[in-house]
Amino acid sequence: MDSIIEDVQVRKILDSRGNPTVEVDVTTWNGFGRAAAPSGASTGSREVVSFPEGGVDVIVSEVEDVIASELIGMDARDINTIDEVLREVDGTDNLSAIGGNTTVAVSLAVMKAAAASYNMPLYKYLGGNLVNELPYPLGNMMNGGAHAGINAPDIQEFLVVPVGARNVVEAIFANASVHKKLKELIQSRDSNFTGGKGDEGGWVPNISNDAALEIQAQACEEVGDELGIEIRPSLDMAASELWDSEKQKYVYAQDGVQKDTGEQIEFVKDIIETYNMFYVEDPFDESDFEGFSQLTSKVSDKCLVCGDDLFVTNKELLAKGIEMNAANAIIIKPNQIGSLSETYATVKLAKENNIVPVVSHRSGETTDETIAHLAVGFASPLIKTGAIGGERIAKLNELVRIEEELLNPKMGHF
Ligand SMILES: C=C(OP(=O)(O)O)C(=O)O
Ligand SMILES: [Mg+2]
Repeated sequence: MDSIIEDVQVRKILDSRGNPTVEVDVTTWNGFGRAAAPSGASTGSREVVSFPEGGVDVIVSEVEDVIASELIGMDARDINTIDEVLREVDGTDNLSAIGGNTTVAVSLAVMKAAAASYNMPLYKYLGGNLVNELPYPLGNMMNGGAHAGINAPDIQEFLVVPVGARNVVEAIFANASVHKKLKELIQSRDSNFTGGKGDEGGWVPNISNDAALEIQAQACEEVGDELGIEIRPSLDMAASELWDSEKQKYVYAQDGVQKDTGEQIEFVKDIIETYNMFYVEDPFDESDFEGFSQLTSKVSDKCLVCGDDLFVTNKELLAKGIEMNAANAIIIKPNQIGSLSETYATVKLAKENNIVPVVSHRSGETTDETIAHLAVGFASPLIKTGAIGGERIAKLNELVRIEEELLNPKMGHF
């Protein structure tokens, strides 16, 4: 009774790029849940479609009533059935009729309303009373590629993980310190640097990929020494954005070089070894399971090789990756697959096969904090959600609050 859905409301709100997105309110007899959907810029081609033709306005004017009339009277706890109903309302495989951003925002708002109906925070409702592990933040320091402007490095994201941090507060301030240190290091190499930032709050320097890798490592070392904790560099190469299918080459425009798959494998392996990378995401094109597999077999003992565009949070693609030993980590972005229950199914399959799930933001975000709860509830040892900026710290500061609530909080394990 407490969790029977009484109302569903959809509104158009701004995302961090100034684009429209949806926010959904779900009201139950005894609770309330609100969730908003983010948007990608370097999206995987096998993601569900974010919005139908006509965009968010069509959702508000035409779809809201249809969803509300289906969901009112249902029990918000029954998320599997609710997600199936949303898929039936859409009627397409890729959710192109009402949009995966619509279904995911409804799905997450429903689950938050279910939790609130029983006075529970979402992380506890999902993970149970014994949940006590917090994720290490994978913080965005410098941006290139599709998240930055011209003259930026080709590599999309230069990230760091404070692997030696003893708690979330120490971890997020360590990342913020590295971010500050990098501003100084960029200024020392580029006197014209104006302090410009990319979509996720990382600096956008006008320097080569090599120079960016060098100062990333330097900043980790210097701040790590100052704070007395180990901080490791990491990357999201978003290599689908670099892959030229006609040339069959990865094109590094900033450096003026091109690499075939064999050269890319050696290049990435060399970066991992030279810089002691903790984590490398999407080092190959989204269709190249074989390239992933070759790299993973060479470096999986020392580095997480993570699939984002490769898996798009899709259980079937992950199953293929597991069979081919393509990766030892997977990015989890609920709006790539369109619902909480399907997201959970992918996380479960990953964990059963020792694949590290990394709950992640998108480059276009809102101040919605839900992924902080998903990371804790799913016991994901890493969360990728930026280091600074309002829409990024919304998640990080929520982790601080969650840490405070837990009885014996611990950092996650790999
Ligand atoms: C967060 C990312 O970017 P986007 O949201 O643009 O896919 C990413 O590629 O990991
Ligand atoms: Mg990525």
